[in-house]
Amino acid sequence: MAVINPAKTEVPTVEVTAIAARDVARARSFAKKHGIPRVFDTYDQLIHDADIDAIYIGLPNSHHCEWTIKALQAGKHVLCEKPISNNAQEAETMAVAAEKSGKVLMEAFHYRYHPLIQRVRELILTNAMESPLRHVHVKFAFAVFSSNDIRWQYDLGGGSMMDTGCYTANCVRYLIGEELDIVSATATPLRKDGRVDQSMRAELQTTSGSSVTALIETSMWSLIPRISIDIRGANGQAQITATNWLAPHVVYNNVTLKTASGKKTSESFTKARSTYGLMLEAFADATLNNNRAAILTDAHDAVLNMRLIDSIYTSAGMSIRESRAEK
Ligand SMILES: NC(=O)C1=CN([C@@H]2O[C@H](COP(=O)(O)OP(=O)(O)OC[C@H]3O[C@@H](n4cnc5c(N)ncnc54)[C@H](OP(=O)(O)O)[C@@H]3O)[C@@H](O)[C@H]2O)C=CC1
Ligand SMILES: O=C1OC[C@@H](O)[C@H](O)[C@H]1O
Repeated sequence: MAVINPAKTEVPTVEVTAIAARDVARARSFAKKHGIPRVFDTYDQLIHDADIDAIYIGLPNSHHCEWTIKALQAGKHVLCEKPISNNAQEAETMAVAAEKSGKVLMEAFHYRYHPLIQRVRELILTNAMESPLRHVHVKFAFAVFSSNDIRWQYDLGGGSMMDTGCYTANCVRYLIGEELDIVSATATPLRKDGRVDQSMRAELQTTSGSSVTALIETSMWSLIPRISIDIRGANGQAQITATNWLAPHVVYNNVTLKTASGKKTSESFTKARSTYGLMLEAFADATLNNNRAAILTDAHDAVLNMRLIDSIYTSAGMSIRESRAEK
């Protein structure tokens, strides 16, 4: 739905013309419900169809690498769901495939395309706190109740650092504008499968050794949803906060600023469009008009994000998600 809804209502240059699923009957009924004209029996048929320009990969994380590469090799642009792959090595292979194909590969970190996060970044870059940036704390926690959900399956690339945590990693990297090293990482593994993290907490520092630090907290077993950004300046009272940076078009979209001199302001983003519509518009601009600058979440950024995720798992004493070919 990350593509179907905005294509219908917000991005007229994009048309969802076909889908494929392992169970073709289910695909037919889905297509009927959403007004999608064509249904293919296999993913392979879909990516080789001559009338299709771009493929959206909404498969489990473990399948992103294989199908992204196949789609790129079939000459299609790809919008791939987050996290882009099971691990950094896969992401690197995907980035090389994108480069070779000359096609667009974009990771679906929709939040980055919204004016709320752009504003938070602008406040940092323009020193709106009137105090140097010192610490960025990003949270994304909610609850996944079904034990059958792909998010709980190691073999499908599950785990909280993968699902919700990939956003927090992406967000701190974006806001700080530098790559990060791990200071410490602590996971709560599932009792049923110790390879899968129910939650993760990671303290980070910049690779450049600057005085900026970060904390990310993520969970798939938090009965109270938490989505927040809390940024501190070197001066004790300098602060920027944002609630619901992930999907500000849905609910709660305030950004508050407290300067070092104590001045408080607040902005809300109630009139802004959906993160998904804005992301799809950028994808369309990059593919149809060859405006590659529209892409804020390219394959290179995806590799860096997966490297951070892998390092967090390793530092927490957990194994990284294996590539499917290794299984
Ligand atoms: N941007 C966003 O807001 C969101 C992004 N996501 C991302 O999208 C991806 C899919 O998540 P989600 O839609 O929740 O997952 P679902 O389990 O709902 O759907 C995954 C689909 O993948 C297909 N599939 C292929 N092989 C397998 C397999 N071995 N096991 C299970 N499913 C398989 C199935 O389609 P079929 O059987 O029809 O072929 C299934 O419908 C993930 O990467 C996730 O992180 C998820 C939700 C929101
Ligand atoms: O936006 C999201 O919120 C909930 C997650 O489980 C999902 O995968 C993600 O993309």
